[in-house]
Amino acid sequence: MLKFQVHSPGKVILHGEHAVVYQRPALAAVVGLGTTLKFRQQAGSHVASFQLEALNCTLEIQLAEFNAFLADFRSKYPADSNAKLLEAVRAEVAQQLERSVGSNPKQHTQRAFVSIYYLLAGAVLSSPIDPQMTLQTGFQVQVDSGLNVGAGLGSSASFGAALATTFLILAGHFDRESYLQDENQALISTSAFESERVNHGNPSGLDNTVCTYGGMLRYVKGQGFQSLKIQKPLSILLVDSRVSRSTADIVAKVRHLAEGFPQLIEAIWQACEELVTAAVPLYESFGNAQDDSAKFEKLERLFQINNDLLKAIGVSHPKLEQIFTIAFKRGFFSKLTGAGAGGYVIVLLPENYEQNEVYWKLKEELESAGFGVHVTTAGGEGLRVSSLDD
Ligand SMILES: Nc1ncnc2c1ncn2[C@@H]1O[C@H](COP(=O)(O)OP(=O)(O)O)[C@@H](O)[C@H]1O
Ligand SMILES: C[C@@](O)(CCOP(=O)(O)O)CC(=O)O
Repeated sequence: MLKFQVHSPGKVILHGEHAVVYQRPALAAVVGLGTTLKFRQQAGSHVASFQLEALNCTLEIQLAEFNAFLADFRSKYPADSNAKLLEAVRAEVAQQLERSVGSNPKQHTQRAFVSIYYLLAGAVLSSPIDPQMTLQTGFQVQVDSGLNVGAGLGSSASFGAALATTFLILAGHFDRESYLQDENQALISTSAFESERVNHGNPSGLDNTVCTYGGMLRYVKGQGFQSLKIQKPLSILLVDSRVSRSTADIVAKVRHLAEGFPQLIEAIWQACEELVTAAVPLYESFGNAQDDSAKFEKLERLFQINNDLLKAIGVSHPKLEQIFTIAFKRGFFSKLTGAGAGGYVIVLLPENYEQNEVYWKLKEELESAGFGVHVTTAGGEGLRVSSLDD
C-alpha cells in the first residue's frame, strides 16, 4: 500500500509588494514554515478521507460517487477541459457538502473541498497510465499546517502544491523518486496554480512557483520569474500582528491613492524597483565571503527604506508600528510583508543571533505584547516528498 509524506513551504514577499501590481519587480522567498501532508492508502476501504487540522474538519469522498462523477465528465468533455472541470466540480461539491456538513459550510472548508476534488479529478482524468482510470482503494490524508490560513504566507498555494503532488503520484504521473525532474516540478506548479484559481480568480502564479521550486525569486507580473542564485537561506523572525485584513481591499485603497497622485506614487514604484535592483546582488552574495556584516548592514538599510515607502502609501497599522518600534529599540530592522494593514512583519536576524541576548529579549517582548513569533528562514528548500514510517 502506498504511503508517503509531502512538505510544502509557504512564502514571504521580501520586497516589491504593491509595486508589483503596477508591473514593477518583486522578490519573494520560501519560508521554513509550511504544510505537511501524510498520505496512507488503506486496503479494503472505499473512502478517501481528508483530516484538515487547520480548518478543524474531516472531509470524505466516497470512491463510488467520485468514479461516477469521472464517468459522467468523460462522457461529456475531452480530457483537457480544465474550465469545464472546475465548473462541474463546484456543482458536485456543493451537493456533497450539503449532505456532509449541512447547508452552511464555512468558506474555507468549501474552498478546501473544491481544491481537493478538482486536483484529484484533474490528476486521475489525465493519468498517463490509464486514460479511463478510476479509484478503487481508499486512502487517508492528514494535513497539518504551520501556516496561518489567509494571512499572506501563501497557505493556499502550499496546500494546493502538497495535494497536487499527492494526487499526481497516486494517478501515476511520476513517483517519489522522480518528482524533482523538471517536467514533474512544472506539473506540480501548474496544478497548484489551478487550485489557486479556486481561491483567487486571477492569481499571479508567484506563490505556487516559489513554493514548488524553493529559494528566492524575482517576479514581474506577466513576464515570469527568475531564480536568485543564493548561497544560503537568510534567518528571519516572522511576527504575526494578529490583525486580519483583506488583500483585495488594501490593493483597492492603494489604487485610489495612485489615481489621486499619479506622478508621486509612480515615483514610489520607481524607488521600489531601484530597491529590488540593489537587493538582488546582496542576497546572491551572502555567504560568499568570510564576513557578511557590511552586506547585512546594507540590507538592513534597504529593509528600512522599503518599509518607509510602504508607510508612505498608507499600508501600515498601529499594531505593525508597535512591532517596528520594539524591533528598532533592540537594534533590529524590520518591514511589513505582503499587503500590509495587518498580517506579518519580517525582522532581519544577523548571523549567530541565538548567541545574542538582545535577540531573546526581543522575542520575549514581542510575545508578551501579544504577537505571534516564529523564527525561520527565507530562501530554503521547495516542496519535498519523503517516506512515512508509521
Ligand atoms: N492547511 C490547510 N488546510 C486546509 N485548507 C487550506 C490549508 N491551507 C490553505 N487552505 C485553503 O486555502 C485557502 C486560503 O487561501 P487564501 O485566502 O488565499 O490565503 P493565503 O493568503 O494564506 O494563501 C483556504 O480557504 C483553504 O481552502
Ligand atoms: C499587495 C500585493 O502586492 C501582495 C499581497 O500579498 P499577500 O496577499 O499579503 O501575500 C498584491 C499582489 O501582488 O497581488
